[in-house]
Amino acid sequence: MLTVSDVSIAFGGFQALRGVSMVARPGSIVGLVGPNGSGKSTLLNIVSGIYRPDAGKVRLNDKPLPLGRIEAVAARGIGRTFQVPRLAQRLTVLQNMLVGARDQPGERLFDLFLRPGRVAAMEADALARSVAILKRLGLVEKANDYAGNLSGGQQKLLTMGVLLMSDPQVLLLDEPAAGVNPVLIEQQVEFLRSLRDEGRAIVLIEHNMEMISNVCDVVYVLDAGAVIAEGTPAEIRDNAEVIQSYLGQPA
Ligand SMILES: Nc1ncnc2c1ncn2[C@@H]1O[C@H](COP(=O)(O)OP(=O)(O)OP(=O)(O)O)[C@@H](O)[C@H]1O
Repeated sequence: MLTVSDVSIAFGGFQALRGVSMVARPGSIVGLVGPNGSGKSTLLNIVSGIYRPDAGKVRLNDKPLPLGRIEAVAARGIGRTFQVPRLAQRLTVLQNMLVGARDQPGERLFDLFLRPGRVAAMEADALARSVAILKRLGLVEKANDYAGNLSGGQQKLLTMGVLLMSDPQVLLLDEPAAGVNPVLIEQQVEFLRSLRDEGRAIVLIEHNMEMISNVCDVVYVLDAGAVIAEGTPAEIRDNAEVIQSYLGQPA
């Protein structure tokens, strides 16, 4: 279980997060919504190890995460995507997937020279896992296309696939549906549900409220760096404070 406790961070004099707490259980999808600038991406930046908070803790299965150390946090099983897909545009879809495989023994000289059989077996395993994930994403026919030639929506699907190659317990997804056509959003939704059914925890930033309502078990609403509401999508929809602050309408 991912547990964020009382996290605060300021940039210069600007308080971006103030005492934010959040829980993401295995086998659940947690939505993170709120107006632009409310601190959603900053929270993911902290959980994924990019920033060290000024105060507060983040734990995975009761063990504190080494915040501020991206590689160390990733190695604990936390993976993240960004609003703009970060793919190697001039590598193929399959090559991008293989780059995503964590801890490849072929990267270590010792293994390469002294345990070539093990390296070959691990590479065959990474290849098989890549193909299996690409099938789940409906991208297997594109395996040999350059990532840069995929549509924006397909690139977002591929970033999720690359992330899954490192087998994360927690996936942090920053606006996966933005700019994506409805057919591919439906495909994302199916994929997210399958990840949840595997027991992974997903934290999803999204402005698409239909998607949030469709897939989330619980939703947190941030406003000006603080959590102003938490509950099921239906509870959030009916929350007067949320309606006022997030949708800018009188309750
Ligand atoms: N590295 C930084 N330096 C200075 N200010 C920052 C930094 N990162 C975030 N901020 C500020 O913190 C606030 C929260 O930003 P953040 O990107 O977390 O918001 P958001 O809720 O994700 O917004 P959006 O929906 O537009 O992506 C913003 O005012 C932003 O300018």
